[in-house]
Amino acid sequence: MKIFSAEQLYEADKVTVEKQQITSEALMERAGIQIFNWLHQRLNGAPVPIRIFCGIGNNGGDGLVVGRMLIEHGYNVIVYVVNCSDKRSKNFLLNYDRIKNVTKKWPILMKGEDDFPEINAEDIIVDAIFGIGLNRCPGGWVKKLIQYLNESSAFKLAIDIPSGLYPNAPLEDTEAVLKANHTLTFQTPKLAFFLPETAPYASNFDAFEIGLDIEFLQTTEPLAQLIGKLEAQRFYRPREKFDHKGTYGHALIVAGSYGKIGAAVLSTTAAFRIGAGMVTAFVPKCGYSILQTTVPEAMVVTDSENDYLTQLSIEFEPSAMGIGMGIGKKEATVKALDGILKSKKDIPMVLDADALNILSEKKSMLKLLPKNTILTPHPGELKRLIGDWKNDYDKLEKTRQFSEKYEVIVIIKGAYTVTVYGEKLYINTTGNPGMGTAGSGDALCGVITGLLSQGYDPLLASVFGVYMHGRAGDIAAGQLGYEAVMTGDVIDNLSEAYLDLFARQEPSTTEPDEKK
Ligand SMILES: NC(=O)C1=CN([C@@H]2O[C@H](COP(=O)(O)OP(=O)(O)OC[C@H]3O[C@@H](n4cnc5c(N)ncnc54)[C@H](OP(=O)(O)O)[C@@H]3O)[C@@H](O)[C@H]2O)[C@@H](O)CC1
Ligand SMILES: [K+]
Repeated sequence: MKIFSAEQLYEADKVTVEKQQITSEALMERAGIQIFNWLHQRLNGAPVPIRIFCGIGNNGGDGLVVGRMLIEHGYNVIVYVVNCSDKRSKNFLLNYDRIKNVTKKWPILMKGEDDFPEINAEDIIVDAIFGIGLNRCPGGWVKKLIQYLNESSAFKLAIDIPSGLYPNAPLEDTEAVLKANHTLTFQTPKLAFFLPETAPYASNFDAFEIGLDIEFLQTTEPLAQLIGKLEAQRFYRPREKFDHKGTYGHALIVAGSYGKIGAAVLSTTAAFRIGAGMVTAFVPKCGYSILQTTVPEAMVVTDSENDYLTQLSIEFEPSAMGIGMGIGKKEATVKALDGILKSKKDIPMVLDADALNILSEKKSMLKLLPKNTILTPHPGELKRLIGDWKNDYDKLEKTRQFSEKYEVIVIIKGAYTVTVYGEKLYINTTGNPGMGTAGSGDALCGVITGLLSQGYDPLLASVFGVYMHGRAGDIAAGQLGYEAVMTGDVIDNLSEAYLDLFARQEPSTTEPDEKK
């Protein structure tokens, strides 16, 4: 799914109205009915007070449409107009008049703190104050209203975007954003829903299609691509009957040091489970028996040193390499990495963990990175690589510049892992808090290396690998609960993640799929 900017959504709106020869108010009606249906399906006529706070733009207009539909169906609705300015949008006014046709209870005009209503915990708050048209930080009594609503334990449903959040710009004041329990957003989720500083305000959401012009949506380059099952299915490369282990390549995992051989075990196993034909682990001598015992399928080549890596010496040409898990930063290991980067220029590779820390400390080595090398930093490692950032958008911009400068793919690990490839951003939708466990990154590196070795191109291996790793984690968490998940469980469930890719979804009898 594509994620568009506010500007692109306004353009889509304009193009749709022209091409479909409909009015913008009809588009608002389409949007409103989806929100109404969502609420109606859940409330089923319950007489609970629904308090709709409408701004004076089209987000407020959406609120008025929903209010009208709810009133027509007998719900207990109280509509407020948050008079943040004396302006009114055309479609706000139109729907303001329409709501008066269905009720004698006129919308209540709010002009200041004295107008804040009492709200009970069992009420429902619908937030239609600001949508994607927010153009400055909410202040004064409107900010106080947002804080007042946040203090209430009533369920808060945001229309399109929680008020106070910009769809694709940094947050200015954390006190001036509605913390929604659920957000119903139009056409595409907004970029802010996926970035660490702003995602908590929209942690649950559904996106509703409102029939915007398909050609525009298909041909417009988005801000980012959201990667879910549909996208992952397209990335998958089916196997042919007469393929053999050679077809799926020979992956090399360069990992481990004394006390950290487990990292090599996890990466090697993950590379196998995702489908590498053969995997060799290159480890310090101390890792030999461990690897041979725990992963008998793997071949093991050892360094001349017992405890850490000093020089790669192998007698075959790997089809892909995963380097860095648990290798430490000893001077000899730094030299070993330097040697690999200088001698293995044509082999697709993933660098993780200590390999990234070494690069951060010896930035001159960055220019040795072969084109399209994949780096998989968590935020701490990223900071060491690219320097600090002011906010999430600055972080993305700096990562983009880094990716372009060194011609590499950067996978920023997090609740929503983001793959950055020059101007392109891919946001993953799988994964869960249970995966915040030791070895998770080792497994991811093994997965991506295993995909590279099977011939997936580096960008596909990155985006598909992140999806599969997260999906396996979701399946593991479904079996074990978040707390009990260990990385071995994630790796074991890579097989289920493959099966799940093409499993038919059981029709839901209750609720549509809840996203994170
Ligand atoms: N194409 C689509 O996707 C569709 C979109 N639709 C809906 O339209 C919504 C966008 O509507 P919108 O453009 O009218 O903007 P919206 O968010 O209502 O607010 C703008 C008003 O707020 C004001 N204002 C801004 N910041 C302020 C502040 N800090 N403090 C005080 N005031 C502030 C600003 O005032 P001004 O700057 O002009 O003084 C302006 O008057 C979108 O989110 C979705 O819900 C659907 O109906 C169907 C199709
Ligand atoms: K809103």
